[in-house]
Amino acid sequence: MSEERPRQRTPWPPVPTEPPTPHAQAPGPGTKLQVHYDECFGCGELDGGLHMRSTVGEHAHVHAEFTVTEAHQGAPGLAHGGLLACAFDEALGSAVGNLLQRPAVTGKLETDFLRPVPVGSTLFITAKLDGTAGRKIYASADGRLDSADGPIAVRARALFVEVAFEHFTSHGYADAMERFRRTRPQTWDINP
Ligand SMILES: CCCCCCCC(=O)SCCNC(=O)CCNC(=O)[C@H](O)C(C)(C)COP(=O)(O)OP(=O)(O)OC[C@H]1O[C@@H](n2cnc3c(N)ncnc32)[C@H](O)[C@@H]1OP(=O)(O)O
Repeated sequence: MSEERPRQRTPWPPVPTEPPTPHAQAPGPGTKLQVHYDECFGCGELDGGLHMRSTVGEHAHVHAEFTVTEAHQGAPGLAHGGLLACAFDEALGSAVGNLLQRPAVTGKLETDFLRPVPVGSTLFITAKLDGTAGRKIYASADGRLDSADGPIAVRARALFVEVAFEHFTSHGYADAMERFRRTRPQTWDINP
């Protein structure tokens, strides 16, 4: 179960990219990030949700924690892999949305599960932005077991695609999105 095992062999990002420059109004290091939507399975307060909390770190990293409960099992006593992927989607999306202040959705998410993650353990996830190419935003994350310097249990990398506000209002709850937009006006000034 070595974290040195080279599971991710393909180049990353897979295309030439620009450095990801944080938005001028991006929250700075030490900022505890707010729940972006109360009903979000990742960061909201839903029963059985992941209840994740994130903080901006140095060097445009976002640190998030996910504590695995009985509600998150796949095998007895072990976290479900799909929910671990969800935790990474949340942490990576939080990095993209908060640091770049660009509205984007997950287009692709890949995960490497390196160690079992037992019920009762906490994954310390560090997400970072790797590059942008037009509307495409590449990000990756490591999840360490039970402490910020614990062994890496899960790795993930993802492509987010910038979308227009209408993506959310056409396909989701338009009224809830209007309320969300008012909390982040700088995010919606940028049109893809
Ligand atoms: C309240 C606000 C909260 C916001 C955070 C929400 C986070 C989430 O939970 S997102 C939920 C899960 N994700 C989704 O539902 C997204 C569903 N998918 C879609 O809507 C579309 O497929 C979408 C928007 C990703 C891309 O569609 P579209 O806008 O037509 O762009 P499209 O031209 O297909 O793709 C754009 C670029 O990304 C690339 N791309 C898109 N998907 C992929 C993929 N899976 N793999 C590789 N490349 C991809 C395309 O090849 C294209 O590249 P290029 O510009 O070089 O040609």
